[in-house]
Amino acid sequence: MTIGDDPSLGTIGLRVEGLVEPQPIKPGTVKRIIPYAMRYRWSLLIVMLVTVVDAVITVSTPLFLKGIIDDGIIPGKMSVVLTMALLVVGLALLNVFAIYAQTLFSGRVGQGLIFDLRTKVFAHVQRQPLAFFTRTRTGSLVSRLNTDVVGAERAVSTLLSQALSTVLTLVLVLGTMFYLSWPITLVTLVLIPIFFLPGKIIAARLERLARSGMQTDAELGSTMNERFNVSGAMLVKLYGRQHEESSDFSRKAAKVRDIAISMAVHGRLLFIIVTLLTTITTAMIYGFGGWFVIDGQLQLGTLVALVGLLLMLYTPINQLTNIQVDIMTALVSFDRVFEVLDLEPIIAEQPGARPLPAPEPGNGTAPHVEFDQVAFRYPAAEEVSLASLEAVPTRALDQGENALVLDGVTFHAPAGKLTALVGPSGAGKTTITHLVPRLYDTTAGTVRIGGHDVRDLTLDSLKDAVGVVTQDAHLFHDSIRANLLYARPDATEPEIVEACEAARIWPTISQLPDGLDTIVGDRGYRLSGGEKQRLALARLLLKSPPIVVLDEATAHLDSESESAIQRALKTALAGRTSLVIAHRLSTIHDADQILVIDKGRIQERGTHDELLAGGGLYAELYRTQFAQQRDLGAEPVKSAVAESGNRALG
Ligand SMILES: Nc1ncnc2c1ncn2[C@@H]1O[C@H](COP(=O)(O)OP(=O)(O)OP(=O)(O)O)[C@@H](O)[C@H]1O
Repeated sequence: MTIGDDPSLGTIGLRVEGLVEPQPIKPGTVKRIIPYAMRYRWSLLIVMLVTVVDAVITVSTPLFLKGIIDDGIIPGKMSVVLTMALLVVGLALLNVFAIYAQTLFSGRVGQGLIFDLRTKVFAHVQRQPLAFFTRTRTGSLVSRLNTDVVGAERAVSTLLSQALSTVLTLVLVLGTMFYLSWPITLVTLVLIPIFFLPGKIIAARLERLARSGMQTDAELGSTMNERFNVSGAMLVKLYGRQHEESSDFSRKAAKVRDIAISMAVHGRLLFIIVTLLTTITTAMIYGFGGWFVIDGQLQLGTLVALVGLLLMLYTPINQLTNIQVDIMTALVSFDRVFEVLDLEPIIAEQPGARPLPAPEPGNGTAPHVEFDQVAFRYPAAEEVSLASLEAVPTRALDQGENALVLDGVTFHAPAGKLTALVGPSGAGKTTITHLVPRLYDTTAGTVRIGGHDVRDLTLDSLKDAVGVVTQDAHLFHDSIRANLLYARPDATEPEIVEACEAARIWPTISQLPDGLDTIVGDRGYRLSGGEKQRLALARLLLKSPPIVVLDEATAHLDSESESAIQRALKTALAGRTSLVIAHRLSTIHDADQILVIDKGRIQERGTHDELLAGGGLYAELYRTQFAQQRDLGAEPVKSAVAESGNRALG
């Protein structure tokens, strides 16, 4: 992992020499930034203008003080003193407006840019195929939308005005000082390194501490994240590791505490040293300049102005040393954002794609699904992902990637009928179902819906036509209602209730104190496995797709859930072309066609009775896998089996 990949560390790693490799900026990055910045050209122009105004006002104030002393106080001219004092106040007020405008407009540019980049990256990432998400580490992706987008914004807004103000202030201050007294200015120039050298040393140490602090903070954060989500918490409990977890946490927390103390001390030290040095240099200038004043070579007001100007040198000098690193860091952030935007999704709508036509009258409402000599291998990393977004290069998995996961798969899933997929683990059943809604594209061969190659259909019509319920049906941490409406935002209350009734989940929901407004909890953990699947079925029924792809839950269910799910399934699948990865006896009995998959190929096909009579792989699987359900869960499956007719079991 590179430090820049960590969400909480961002690109700070760049500043720490020796720890993180400097990342080269791609040629053309600056050119690509221009169109983004140009959208805010007027705001940027105002920011630059007020930056100039601010710098000029800041530098001119000591000159007015000089005027007050030399032309007012010393010659005893009250009017000059008053006029100049009022002018200083006026300029200070003007400066308030300048700073206000600068903050407002640079905020608009900065936040506007963050908005533009963030929404663009989010939309782009959503277009990526499933393969992208199976490879990408979520934290790295989130970091692109958070840290890098914010870092990139700095290149345009803050740094632009900061660079301008730093250079301008330095030129103006040094120019004015030379104009007022070149010998004292020369002495000042000699003193400048004293100003920033100790600061640099402590700042470097502070930066190292900050980096290590962020890393420890990130570790602490991810520990909390992992332990506080339901699966993590369950693992801790089941293995009785609370004590070890707590001591590990307190060890990390202690490190965070020690670093924070050290940082506070160093920060204060820096402040003390700078104040001390400023006082010493000021005293030296006063001593040196005082001698000039007594000698009559310098006016008193000029000396006061020189000291005032000298104090203005510290900040820009300090900024100047950091500005190059800051700009490079910001450019790298832009690069990392562009890197994501440049990744073209491999599954996209073809030019000229057509919506799936409505089925011919008399042909039922559901189209048939066909696989024609389909071969498939999972895409390699470089086709779908960015190395920088993956956790560690997954070579081990990649080795097998060139191997075909499916080969020569040809079948016809008749319209409105149930096709069951059975086979050993890793046979390729899930992969087959993924090809129907185009979560992946075939490597060779064609998948057709209603006779149309899925690649020629619009993605929207394909998503409307195919409904998928996965084994671990995902629910968002929101209300049951919101999760259901995800399928069809305009569904009415009676429609929601109807779908829930059909999915046999309504009795459960109606008994909850908050009913449909019950929050399902993180990933739906507050619901049982069976309830979650039935809720997912209700969501599917609301969408009402003509084709259903279903991966049955394998979890052992009690008799009530089992029969509820069976009845729900019957409703969900009625009249629909269904492709079901069957883990239940009742489903395989009901299937109009069973495909037995092994090693990426269809080994056998037929009805339950035909396959059982054939005495092949299915008969073997049935004896070991499905018949086990009958023996182990005689009670649980009894009702469902009875419903589907106990023909083959008898
Ligand atoms: N995203 C992926 N990238 C690379 N290989 C994968 C990916 N998903 C699955 N595979 C591989 O493809 C093969 C088929 O997997 P698939 O999930 O289709 O099997 P399955 O028959 O559904 O198994 P199970 O019944 O255990 O769910 C397996 O060897 C698996 O390791």
